Amino acid sequence: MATPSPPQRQQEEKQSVSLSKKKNQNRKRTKHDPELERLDSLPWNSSLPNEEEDDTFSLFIGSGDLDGGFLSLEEIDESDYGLDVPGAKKKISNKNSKLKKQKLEEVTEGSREDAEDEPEPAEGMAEEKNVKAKKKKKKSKKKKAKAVQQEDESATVIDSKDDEKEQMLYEDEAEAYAEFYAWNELRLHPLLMKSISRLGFKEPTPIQRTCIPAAAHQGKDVIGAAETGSGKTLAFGLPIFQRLLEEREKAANMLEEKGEEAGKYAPKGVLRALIITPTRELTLQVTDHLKEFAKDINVRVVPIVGGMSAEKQERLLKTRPEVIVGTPGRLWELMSGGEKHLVELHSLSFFVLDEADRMVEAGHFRELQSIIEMLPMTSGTTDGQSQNTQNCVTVSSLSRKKRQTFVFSATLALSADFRKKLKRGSLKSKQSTDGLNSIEILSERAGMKPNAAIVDLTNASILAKNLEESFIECREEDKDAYLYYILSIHGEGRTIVFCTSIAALRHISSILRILGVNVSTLHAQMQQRARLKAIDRFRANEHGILVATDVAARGLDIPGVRTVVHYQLPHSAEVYVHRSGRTARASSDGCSIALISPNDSAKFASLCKSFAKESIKHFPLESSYMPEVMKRLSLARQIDKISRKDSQERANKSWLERSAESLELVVENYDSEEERVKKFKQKKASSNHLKKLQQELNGLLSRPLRPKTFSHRYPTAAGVTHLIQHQFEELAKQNGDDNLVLGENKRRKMVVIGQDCVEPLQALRSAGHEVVNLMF
Ligand SMILES: Nc1ncnc2c1ncn2[C@@H]1O[C@H](COP(=O)(O)OP(=O)(O)OP(=O)(O)O)[C@@H](O)[C@H]1O
Repeated sequence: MATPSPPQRQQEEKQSVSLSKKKNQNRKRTKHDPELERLDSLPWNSSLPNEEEDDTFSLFIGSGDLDGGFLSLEEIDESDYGLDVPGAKKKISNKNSKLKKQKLEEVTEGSREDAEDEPEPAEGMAEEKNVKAKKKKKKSKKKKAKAVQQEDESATVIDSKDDEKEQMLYEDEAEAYAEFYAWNELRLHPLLMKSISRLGFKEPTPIQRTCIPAAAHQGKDVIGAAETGSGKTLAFGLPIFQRLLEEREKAANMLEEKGEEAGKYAPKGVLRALIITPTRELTLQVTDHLKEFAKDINVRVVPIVGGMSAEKQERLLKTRPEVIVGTPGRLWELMSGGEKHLVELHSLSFFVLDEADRMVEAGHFRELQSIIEMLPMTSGTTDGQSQNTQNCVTVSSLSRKKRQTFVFSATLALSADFRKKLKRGSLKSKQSTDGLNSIEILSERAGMKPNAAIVDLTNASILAKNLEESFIECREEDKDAYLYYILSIHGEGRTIVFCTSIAALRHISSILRILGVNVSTLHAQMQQRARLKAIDRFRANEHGILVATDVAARGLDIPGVRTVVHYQLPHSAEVYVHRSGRTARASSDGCSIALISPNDSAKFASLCKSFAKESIKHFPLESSYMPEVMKRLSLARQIDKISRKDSQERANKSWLERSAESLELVVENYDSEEERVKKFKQKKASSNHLKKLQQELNGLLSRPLRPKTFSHRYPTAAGVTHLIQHQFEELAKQNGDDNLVLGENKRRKMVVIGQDCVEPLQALRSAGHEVVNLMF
């Protein structure tokens, strides 16, 4: 082995000093280094290169930035997954030295070859020639050795720079990955960890922390309940991906080691996971969420929903996706029609019911039951089932035996003896379709095992903990006014307004549009395309307003929904939870406002009782705005009434009349001349009236909404409302800060007092103690 030249040694020493300095700095950052301690305690640790010999490795394991570790070293080999993680750098360095060594060997080899190629000299001349040749060889050897040395020296300089760069990279990466150490305990595949870090999910949510080990590592079935927006999709999604990845690895290993067929361990082109959700929107959302992970691991996730064109559906199914997310209606339609990919269920490893209670509630029990009956038994197969799976390509007994069932929802009530019932198998025979039992029945029929993990993280109130609830007491006919008040005074952030009936939805969306409030609507009678467009429009507008029925209550995950308004109360406490759960999702907060008329009070009281609520806040209102609100609303209602009457009349005209009118043909009219003149005059008067109302309303809408006592010059004592006072305080604080930073000469921004500045949650919080708590 070539001994390093003095400058090289100096360089190396310098390098080692600088690295060990850095190392020490890193050490100082953490008093306690559990990863290092753990490695120290391992029996193979002594065989590892020591810190002086291999700085790269020791820096990686010893870095305080990796406290708790990203993934423990004995569990993974990052290079297997093509991950650019710190440990991989060690190999790069080794590779460099290998290259150097190879080059050196080439040189020695080369001089040996040179010597061998030399022709045999003639006697006499031989000695002289030999001496010459030896000299020449010596010279060329020296030359080459010098070249190597130079190359080596420059390589050392480059190496040292590279090492420093690498060093910095390790630290950056270690820092970046260290942020995700909380996921370590879940022992997820590195490729999944890569997606998690890409999405910036710093730690698993409680439902993920509890369900993933049971589902992914113990192979258990899971019934999971946790508040809205708590990350349930990944609680069942990650175990699915984990298992598919593990199987793939096993297949690759078996193929390499024993030459065994890969399909036996990781079946290809067959359905592996079937996820059922109650609505089309939810299906598409779950699909998108899972795709974020699937794209890194080459797993196909496809949605199957009603309203999708047959061609598109066919195209999607032709790709033979491993994971299908769908609604029960369309899935059953295709399955009962014998769709090939959907009836080849022999390798199905996961059956998931998301928002399970809603599916049963929405009358999907029969379709679900039929789908479940098509699933092969988890152990053994009945005659009926073998018929359904007669087209099997690869029947993996491994997958069949191990099918896991996951049932998830935010509101899931199970009977106390559910597990016992599962053990006895007493649910199988029941035909009950009532909400509560049907979930238990479906779970068991789907093959839920008695040792299933039941994870219920809902607290007594079930509502998201970052949700602030409030209500406004008003007359039924004043609900529109208060809704308009909320949307115009507190128009910040996205708002969803929930109605129970489509008629109410149509009414308020029409009034709000006349009042110049831009709203999107969403209800079950809309075409699928229009529904998706409405969601997209809402998603695209930071301050968007969506007026929706309970079709949007479950699962819709739209970031930045700050407020949920219950214009009408829902029929059940569960739906109230799901509606309110459209805000305050993941770690963000939000507020809900229920509009309660005298007719609603009994229902509202029992709702609060069922969530064990002792008090609920009044939403703070500034009554000084109400006269202006009422004025605008009265005009809007009149305009709405006339417009509705007109459209009703138009709709009532027969098809013949309308067609004739459009062709300018005269249709026989049996009205007398007098009647016709009268009708014409009425129509004209109504149209003039409509124009006048519209003009008056436009005049009002052209100015900002103002409190009655608002003075253009300065607010009088009576006009200083909570809201305005709060805004003055904020303004004063802001000016103070600005003056500090920019001095007195800064130009001030014009602020409209009392307008659109405070979102409902802020108004609710700043009202603080002034709000009366109402006890039921
Ligand atoms: N570990 C995590 N850290 C941060 N955000 C997360 C995490 N897991 C999921 N999320 C995000 O939280 C949001 C809510 O997740 P998800 O839709 O799965 O909630 P959910 O419990 O199913 O809600 P719902 O009951 O309303 O359907 C999503 O935007 C998701 O991307």
